[in-house]
Amino acid sequence: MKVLAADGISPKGIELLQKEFEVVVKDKLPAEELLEIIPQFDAIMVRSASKVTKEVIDRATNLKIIGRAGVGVDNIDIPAATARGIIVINSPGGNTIAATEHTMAMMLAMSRNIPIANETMQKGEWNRKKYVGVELRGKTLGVIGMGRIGSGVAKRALAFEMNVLAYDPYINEERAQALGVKVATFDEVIENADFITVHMPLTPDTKGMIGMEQMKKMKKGVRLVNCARGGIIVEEDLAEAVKQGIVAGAAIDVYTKEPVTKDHPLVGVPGIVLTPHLGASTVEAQIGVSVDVAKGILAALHGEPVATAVNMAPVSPEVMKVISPYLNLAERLGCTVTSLAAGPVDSVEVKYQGDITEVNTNLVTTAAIKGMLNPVMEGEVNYVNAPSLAKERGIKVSEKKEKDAGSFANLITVTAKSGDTEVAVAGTLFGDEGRIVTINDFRVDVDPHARILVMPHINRPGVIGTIGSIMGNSHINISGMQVGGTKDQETNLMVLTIDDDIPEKVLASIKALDGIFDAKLVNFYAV
Ligand SMILES: NC(=O)c1ccc[n+]([C@@H]2O[C@H](COP(=O)([O-])OP(=O)(O)OC[C@H]3O[C@@H](n4cnc5c(N)ncnc54)[C@H](O)[C@@H]3O)[C@@H](O)[C@H]2O)c1
Ligand SMILES: O=C(O)[C@H](O)COP(=O)(O)O
Repeated sequence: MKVLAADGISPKGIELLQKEFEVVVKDKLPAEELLEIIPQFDAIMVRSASKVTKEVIDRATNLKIIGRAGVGVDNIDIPAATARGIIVINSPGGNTIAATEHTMAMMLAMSRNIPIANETMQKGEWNRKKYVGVELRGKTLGVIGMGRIGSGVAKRALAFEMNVLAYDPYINEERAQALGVKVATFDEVIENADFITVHMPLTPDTKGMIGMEQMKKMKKGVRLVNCARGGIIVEEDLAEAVKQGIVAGAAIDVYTKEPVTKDHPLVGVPGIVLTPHLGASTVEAQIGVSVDVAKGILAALHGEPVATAVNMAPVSPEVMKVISPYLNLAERLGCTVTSLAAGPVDSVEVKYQGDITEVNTNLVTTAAIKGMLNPVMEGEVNYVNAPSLAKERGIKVSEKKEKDAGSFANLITVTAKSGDTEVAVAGTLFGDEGRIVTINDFRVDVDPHARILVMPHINRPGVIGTIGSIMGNSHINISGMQVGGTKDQETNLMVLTIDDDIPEKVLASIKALDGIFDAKLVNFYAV
């Protein structure tokens, strides 16, 4: 498999990927070149410079995962990726400290005129009077967007003895209290703060949230910081407000169009400090995001879920720890029901019993669906597209939970309905090892690997021997065997583990045997 690492990604993550894959590294990647080369790649890693547009995604016939070595995914067309089943991952926390510290640096640089003082001194000037600044202590900082970076900035501002007013429609009072900030409305923040810093993504709601109208409502001498996304503060309005003295100063790291050229409205305005999108540019952050995303790409290319996928329901690290051993088992249960079903599946129920019922099991259910669909679908089914593919095929998916797991510590039962027939396969974890423990009413103990041949048969002497002879004569090695019974003892279920495929002819001859009710092959190599 081949990975494209664009935009000057730190070598640390690239080294991890190179252990398994061919990695093509491009520090600068013009849009036309990206379009031309993208069909070769299974994965791409980008920062904010490369735009992974719908056009790029449409041409990316082999692409399975897009890794954003950073937070903002606004340079990636996520709906287009999702529609193609391409996983999009980011590194939500890898550059938080870098962006938080950059925001503090920008606030201090702006309030103490450091950039201009340095610039003039480098020219041999000594201007102590001209560059008198203002202090942070005792001032009110308005933080709009109290996520990872906003909270980090608030925490540091409190250490500078500032008062913090926070606006975030999704923050609750409890969290605000724990952080030591005062929750306020948007209007309260803009009307009362001496400094305002924004830390939210650029969305239709946040685009242009601060324009001339809002700046006119602010305190005289207010100073603004934007280290989040260009466009949250209207650039032309900000330039004008600073020129007119409505706003005393601004510190900006991000722009509506990057890279910025000399004719940008914010360039050359006295009182405005600019940096070229440096928020995440520390050695530590770049190693962090590169390694995070490389690990995610490795997992995704091995068919495993990635907790930081942005086009899948998020899973917390705590929940991931509990559910990850079940994912593989659930996939194999899904694969088994699909293979044993009498026809196309109309609905599937995933029932959880025991300890696992205490956490969110959505991803485990998705794993079961992935396992069900992969053996029967042409393209790759993964954690992103499995739920929508099931929906497209009209398969109703439901979950059920029961605390009691009988004699097991935990149990997952996947039941598939096909017309008026039903197949139910249950599995459990013994330590980290998955086992199939029932197939319909038959009690078995099957390690779900390689291929299994599942045969309900009459409970009488000779049947097992006959099957053994047919397999032997066909040079098919049996590496495991289980016979499960039911209470009525009239029918048994034979499960043979085999490494090789079974020719159709051999399968047909087994099915035709007297006393064999059915013979179905489950191929776990398909999951
Ligand atoms: N300058 C840089 O190099 C740099 C580096 C890292 C992150 N960023 C950007 O900083 C921003 C914040 O990153 P983060 O990691 O803190 O994200 P986050 O997801 O942890 O936090 C975003 C917060 O914004 C809030 N929010 C959403 N809509 C809002 C609205 N309309 N009004 C107020 N709050 C709203 C959310 O509730 C959330 O708490 C992102 O845009 C990210 O891309 C920039
Ligand atoms: O969203 C982010 O993570 C930042 O804007 C950093 O972008 P960068 O990776 O291009 O520095």
